[in-house]
Amino acid sequence: MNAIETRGLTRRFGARTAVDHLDLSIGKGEFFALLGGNGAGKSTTVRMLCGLLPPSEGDAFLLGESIAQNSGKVKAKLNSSPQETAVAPKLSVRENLEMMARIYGASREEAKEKARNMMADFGLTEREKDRAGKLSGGLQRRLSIAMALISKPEILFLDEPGLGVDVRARRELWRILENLKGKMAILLTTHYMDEAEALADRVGILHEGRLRALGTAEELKRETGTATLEDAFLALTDGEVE
Ligand SMILES: Nc1ncnc2c1ncn2[C@@H]1O[C@H](COP(=O)(O)OP(=O)(O)OP(=O)(O)O)[C@@H](O)[C@H]1O
Repeated sequence: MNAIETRGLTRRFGARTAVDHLDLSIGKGEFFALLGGNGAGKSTTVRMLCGLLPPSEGDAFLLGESIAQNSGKVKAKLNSSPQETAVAPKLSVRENLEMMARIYGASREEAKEKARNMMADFGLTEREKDRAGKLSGGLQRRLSIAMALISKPEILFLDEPGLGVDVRARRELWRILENLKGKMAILLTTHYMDEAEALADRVGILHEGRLRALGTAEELKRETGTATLEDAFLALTDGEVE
């Protein structure tokens, strides 16, 4: 069984089709990057998969469960680090993590333990008492990912993790994400080609709501006769490279 399987997944907003009959399979333990320019339909896809937005047509199966039929059943098995910051700014780093653990059913003691472990894994221990809102963008993102992982999801959605994060913090984030490889299915959306190339097992290129290409970064470069994923992306979404 795949972790994620979409079948003709479609979402319209009035006359605009944001996601257009998307067919995609993502394996358990696969790190998949969905690439696309502004308005390509990446966030709409993730929002449907997370159960935040109903599809207009088609369906998707998460660990075999249909999102159209019953998005509730599988929700405990997925988590996300969304584009908009997901941390509670006035709570401390530790409180944010404990809160998330409690939401997912941990006892007070278990929540403390889980928060402690996460802070150690994510290099946040020194900042445990700081309000989350005071952290740098990179550290807030790291906290948001730690919060998503505290429920031990089988599917993790990462919407633009590199956005607004400086180069050094982004590399640090990559190191953390690399450590997650193989442990769960990860669907990453990004504008950054280097991020996709460094982390993803496979890449899907979305353009105007449609899947234009699918494969490893190497395959896409070979297919387009280009040297970089960025050039491959331009060729696949524009037709031509300058
Ligand atoms: N709630 C909404 N109401 C109307 N149109 C929407 C809504 N959400 C998204 N859209 C439209 O759907 C299309 C796809 O948007 P989406 O946010 O999924 O793209 P994206 O690939 O995530 O873009 P970005 O990289 O800029 O975040 C866009 O044309 C957008 O304007």
